[in-house]
Amino acid sequence: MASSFDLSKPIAIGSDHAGYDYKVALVKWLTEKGYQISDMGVYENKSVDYPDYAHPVAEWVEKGDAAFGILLCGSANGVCITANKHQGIRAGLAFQTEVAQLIRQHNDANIICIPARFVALEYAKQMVDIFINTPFEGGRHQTRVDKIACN
Ligand SMILES: O=C(CO)[C@H](O)[C@H](O)[C@H](O)COP(=O)(O)O
Repeated sequence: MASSFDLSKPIAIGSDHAGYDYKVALVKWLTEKGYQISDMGVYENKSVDYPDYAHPVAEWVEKGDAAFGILLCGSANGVCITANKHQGIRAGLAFQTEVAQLIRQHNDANIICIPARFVALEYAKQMVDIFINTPFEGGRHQTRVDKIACN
């Protein structure tokens, strides 16, 4: 199935130290599959603050400079909470393949947040693959998505 994302644009990806190893592996894997990637750091495995990496990814997606975003931290909550502060962002926390599918089908998520300390790398890859290839269902879900914004 063709992705509903505009893959002529890069995928924006970022992580803190807890997601660093998975980010490196996902960048390599996605690049080998032919996707363009904008890696927004962190660029080495040192202790950092997740908002410093989640905000740039969210800004790129929000501005339309990236097709969608991938964020990783230990539990995925820090990056997810941060990204969802941006008006144009619907970041979903994916911890099962079915949830990776649902955040696209029901929530039209434009960032997938992955808990690197709680899922295996191969499982993370499966979730990203599903996220890329699952369309938003619209209909009653569009009505609900339209009600998310609070100002
Ligand atoms: O922000 C988080 C939790 O919401 C992430 O899981 C971080 O990666 C985690 O807090 C980092 O913890 P550390 O003890 O500083 O490695």
